[in-house]
Amino acid sequence: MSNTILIWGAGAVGGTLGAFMARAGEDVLLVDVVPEHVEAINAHGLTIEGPVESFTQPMRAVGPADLKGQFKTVILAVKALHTEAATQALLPHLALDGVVVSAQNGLNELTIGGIVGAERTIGCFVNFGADWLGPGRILLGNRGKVAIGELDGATTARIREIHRLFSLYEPDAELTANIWGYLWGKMGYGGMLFATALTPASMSDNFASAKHAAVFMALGREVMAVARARGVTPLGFNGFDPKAFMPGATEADALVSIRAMEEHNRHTAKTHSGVWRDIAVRKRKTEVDAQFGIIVGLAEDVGVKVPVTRKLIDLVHQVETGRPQGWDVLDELLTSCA
Ligand SMILES: NC(=O)C1=CN([C@@H]2O[C@H](COP(=O)(O)OP(=O)(O)OC[C@H]3O[C@@H](n4cnc5c(N)ncnc54)[C@H](OP(=O)(O)O)[C@@H]3O)[C@@H](O)[C@H]2O)C=CC1
Ligand SMILES: CC(C)(CO)C(=O)C(=O)O
Repeated sequence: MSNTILIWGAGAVGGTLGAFMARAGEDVLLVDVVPEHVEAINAHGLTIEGPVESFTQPMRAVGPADLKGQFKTVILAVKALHTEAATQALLPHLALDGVVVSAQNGLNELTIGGIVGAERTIGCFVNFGADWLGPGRILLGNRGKVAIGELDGATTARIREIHRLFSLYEPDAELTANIWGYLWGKMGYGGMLFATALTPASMSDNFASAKHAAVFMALGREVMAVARARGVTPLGFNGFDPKAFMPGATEADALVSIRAMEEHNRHTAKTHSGVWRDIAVRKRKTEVDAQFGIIVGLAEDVGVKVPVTRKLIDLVHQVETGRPQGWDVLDELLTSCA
């Protein structure tokens, strides 16, 4: 059994985590489906650049078909729409006592757990900003909250070890007993990020638009209402304050959090979300259905109405399929806010 850490999906998030862990002396193997990226890493190492740190880390990378052996620690960092396929592909390589850690946005732990078993799934929340720039090159735009936790909140030996690994990247990484709280918090913030991807503007310029504050407020309130109805206590991070979007909170409370999210996103070299980048730069389908769209079914289960969320998903589909990103698209979302 290999103690090598497998990073499955070596893009912005997986590449960053892997490079820092390898630089700290861990044995890391990257797995990715982009042959040019794999070749560049093996030939020249993986370069992390930008305002946080710049270095080139010699590393090994393989395509999934060339991987051999079984591994105890797999960090999964593919986009949510690839979670199911990637988890099926990694399954034969996962040791019986191994774990898959989801370094992703969304509730991927549910999908992963359905394939490898919940007992082999570890929850993870990442909110740093990074972009895949090209083969062998990643921009690390800013630090952000990182948390790790067992799905049932237990403090186990294995979660302490995973926490140690993530601390090699982010010294302030938290070992939490409420990982679902962070994941649902990110669902709330994530919905707002999807809304910012409807326009060409940066995340912070979207959050700064007084005209559109009602959109961010409505999305935050809908997602937090679903989380609450499902018995989750959502947690805050980097400006996102779940309490500001809970029943009883005032508009002023929500505006304080929106300003704080604007401020957080003013201090990054990654000015736009990954979703925006998928649409505007990579010209590809986003994670909207797999990462965020699942809210609709989860809301129906508990009888919560999410009209603005539904409209957002529809508009993201429109910009994915040819409608130009523009403030008019966000204006249209605004009209769906009561
Ligand atoms: N980037 C960021 O700043 C942040 C991202 N996240 C989340 O992290 C997750 C990963 O995002 P990010 O790193 O940006 O994505 P990237 O697209 O940069 O990296 C994912 C990599 O995985 C590859 N891949 C796709 N399918 C497979 C597969 N089956 N097996 C192996 N590799 C595969 C992709 O190839 P291809 O490009 O061909 O699909 C790509 O190279 C997402 O859920 C995202 O929302 C969370 C916080 C911050
Ligand atoms: C904006 C960011 C990096 C969180 O800070 C993110 O999660 C995304 O791009 O999807």
